[in-house]
Amino acid sequence: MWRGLSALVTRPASAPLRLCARCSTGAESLVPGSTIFALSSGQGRCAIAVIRTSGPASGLALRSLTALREPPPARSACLRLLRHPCSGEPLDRSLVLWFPGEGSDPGAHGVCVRVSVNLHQSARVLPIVLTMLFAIQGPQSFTGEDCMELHVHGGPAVVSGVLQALGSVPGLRPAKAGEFTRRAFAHGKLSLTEVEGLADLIHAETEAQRRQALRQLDGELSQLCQGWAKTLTKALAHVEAYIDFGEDDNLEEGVLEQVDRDVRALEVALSSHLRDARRGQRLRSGANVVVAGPPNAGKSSLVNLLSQKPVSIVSPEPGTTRDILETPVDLAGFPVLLSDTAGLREGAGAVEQEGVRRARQRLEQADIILGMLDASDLASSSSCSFLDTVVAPLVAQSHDSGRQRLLLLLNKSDLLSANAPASSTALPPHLLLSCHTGAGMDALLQALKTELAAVCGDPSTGPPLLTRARHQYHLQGCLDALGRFQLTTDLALAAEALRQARRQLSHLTGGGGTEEILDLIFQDFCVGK
Ligand SMILES: Nc1nc2c(ncn2[C@@H]2O[C@H](COP(=O)(O)OP(=O)(O)OP(=O)(O)O)[C@@H](O)[C@H]2O)c(=O)[nH]1
Ligand SMILES: [Mg+2]
Repeated sequence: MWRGLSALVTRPASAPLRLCARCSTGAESLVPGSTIFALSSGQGRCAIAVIRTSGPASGLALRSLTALREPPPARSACLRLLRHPCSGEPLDRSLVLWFPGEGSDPGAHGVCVRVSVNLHQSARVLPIVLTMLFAIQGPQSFTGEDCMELHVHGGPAVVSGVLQALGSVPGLRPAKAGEFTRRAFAHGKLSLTEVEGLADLIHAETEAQRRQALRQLDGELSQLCQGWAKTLTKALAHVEAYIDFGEDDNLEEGVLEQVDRDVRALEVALSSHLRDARRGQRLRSGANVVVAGPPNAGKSSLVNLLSQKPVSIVSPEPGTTRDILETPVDLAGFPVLLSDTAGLREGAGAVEQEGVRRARQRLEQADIILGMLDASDLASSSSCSFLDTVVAPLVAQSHDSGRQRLLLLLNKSDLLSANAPASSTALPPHLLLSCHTGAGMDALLQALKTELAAVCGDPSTGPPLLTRARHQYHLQGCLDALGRFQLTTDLALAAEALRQARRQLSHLTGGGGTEEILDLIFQDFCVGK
């Protein structure tokens, strides 16, 4: 092994560059002979389209299309005329970028290293030499393999011509969905939670989702889990040492007490993250916001206004909305599933009663309820009934739990006469609103933003959120195993509990069942990512 490494670092500075698939190094060992290419930017006509390759034949592809004898300097763009490798037909003027992968010839990006290491020195010197080499190579490519990017003009004929040209280069094939990221994971460039963060970033539709995904991609959750896994490994090592060497055998005093303290601290940290778990999931899949109230209060008008599209029919006839109508919206930067519901009243026909039943059921699942009344009709029986049966219990609940789930809105403020009191002190705290004039909408959006930040968590601050049910499941599994550790007095069982706890965490840091999880995540990716 040392001999092989020595040969790698002693290549003469003048040795020719190895460009073709057959003589390229390193990455073939992972996926033999496989170099992938794909359009990485979106489909359709655009100014610039990005096409990229990953794999050992990337250099050959670059040489074939650009007629460059050597790849350009690593990670800097150069302008080249692309030609079809078979017909020589010009395809486009393109920016070409070259990202050498791990194990790629350092000379390929303009740096030559000549180091002689003999077998006696090798063990001591090689780690230093390799560190130097990686420092010289700088950041690697996204996948860890040789990669090329072509920034071409985004016309459909240019894009299909370049893709076809790449397909004609030996050793290249079109990428499958998510294959670039899968390779990055396989080369250890991304952890599992970072891959999830990347998938979330691609799918992020609101500002809050983007912030959260970026933090996960930056590895915050991964680092947190790795820190916890380290604590568990240390605790396990100490318990096993105690089992092997016993009390009398020179073991530091208080080893088990320290393990106990560490495990308790870990339990506290895990419990606090689990308490927040639903918030991260809401941030990823959207908070449930339900608009409810008596018939004709203006619920559908508000849903249409907030979603800025005609989701629901609006009419002066009470009982217009009969079923739940859902629409995903971006409210103050947070993802929301907004539901319009049937007006709550007794004694209507069978169809409307079914709508009322569904509305009540939806209220149970709501993260935030926008309770709406007609400000000019507060004395009506349906308004009073809504106040008694929905608003009052929710207000009482919020006093008990300290969490506000209801925003009470008095709509149609434009119908109130100028000298009528602006609000009623007999009512719980509320906002005055007019869907017709837009008065009060800014205050409503501000209040919603505050409530949504409480319900989804603020992705700009605080610890990283658990955005998937999978995260919650394994952290709970880890916590349960730590509970078993605390309960047992048998050291062998205690060690086993720590091992189980560590196994649960390994599902988040990588390891155990990773392939199945990756399959699920990569379903979310598109080709070229
Ligand atoms: N003056 C005034 N009228 C409004 C306002 N908001 C809604 N309306 C009117 O009130 C009527 C009922 O509005 P909708 O939005 O259909 O009310 P809803 O609560 O969805 O009614 P149901 O579906 O029947 O329960 C319509 O004629 C709207 O134009 C407002 O702010 N001011
Ligand atoms: Mg309606």
